[in-house]
Amino acid sequence: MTPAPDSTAATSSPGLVVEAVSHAFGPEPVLTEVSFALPAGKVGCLIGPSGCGKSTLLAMIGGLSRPDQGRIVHAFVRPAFAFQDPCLLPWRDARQNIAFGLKALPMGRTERDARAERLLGIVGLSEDDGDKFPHELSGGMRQRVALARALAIDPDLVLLDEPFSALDVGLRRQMQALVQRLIDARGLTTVLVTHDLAEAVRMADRIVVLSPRPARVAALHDIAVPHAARDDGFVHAEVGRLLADPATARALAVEPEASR
Ligand SMILES: Nc1ncnc2c1ncn2[C@@H]1O[C@H](COP(=O)(O)OP(=O)(O)OP(=O)(O)O)[C@@H](O)[C@H]1O
Repeated sequence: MTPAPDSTAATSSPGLVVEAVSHAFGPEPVLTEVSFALPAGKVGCLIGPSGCGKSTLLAMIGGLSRPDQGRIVHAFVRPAFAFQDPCLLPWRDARQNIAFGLKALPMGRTERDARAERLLGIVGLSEDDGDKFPHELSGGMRQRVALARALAIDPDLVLLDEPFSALDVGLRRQMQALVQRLIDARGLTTVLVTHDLAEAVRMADRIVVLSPRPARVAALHDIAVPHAARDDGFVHAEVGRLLADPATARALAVEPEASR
């Protein structure tokens, strides 16, 4: 990751630029000249077939690894991750899990506890839930704790790797709406990895469609309609419109909508 010239001013940041990123694990190429940009404060979705390299690219955006070639430029300084597996510490209760990442910050115990308490409420958990250990929480509640833990560090970049895919449909919709509200309220630049085109249409400002491995950018789609106006009818119609694009349909291994 190459810091952009002004690495302190996330709010005036030009956003995220992925520039001709190529990567291989051993002899096997995973990413081939992947390029796209995402303006600050927007939600980008990476979508593509299983194993094409979405998580690899997300990890690079978060600074966890470096591409063999190309570069990733942004001025964000506090990236936060949330994954399909909430990865909670089983020996700590929900409140302590939320506060865990704050220990690395110069922040006293009282402030850490207050922030964790506030976040419990923000993600829709009760004070009693805060006392529970991960095995005492439902899958949806564990995902809420993971989300609160990600937000606790006051991130300027949120990286979500299929955080809803283990949840049933109703819960997934609830969590999508919650995440959308939280990132909208904070104007957080977000990159979401998903397999679900409807989820991408519901949440993204820009959809980056990746081809099968080694991933290239097969198509880019911008969705200008405000998130709050994306009802089921809109999502259904938009998914159809995107799948009518042969490059998108080919990458996602579905028949183009028009020829069905
Ligand atoms: N550290 C690693 N070492 C070797 N190969 C790896 C490593 N990480 C990922 N891979 C391989 O790179 C390819 C891309 O993996 P990645 O997890 O990025 O794909 P993905 O698109 O996120 O997949 P999925 O949608 O199934 O989660 C896969 O074939 C994977 O096995």
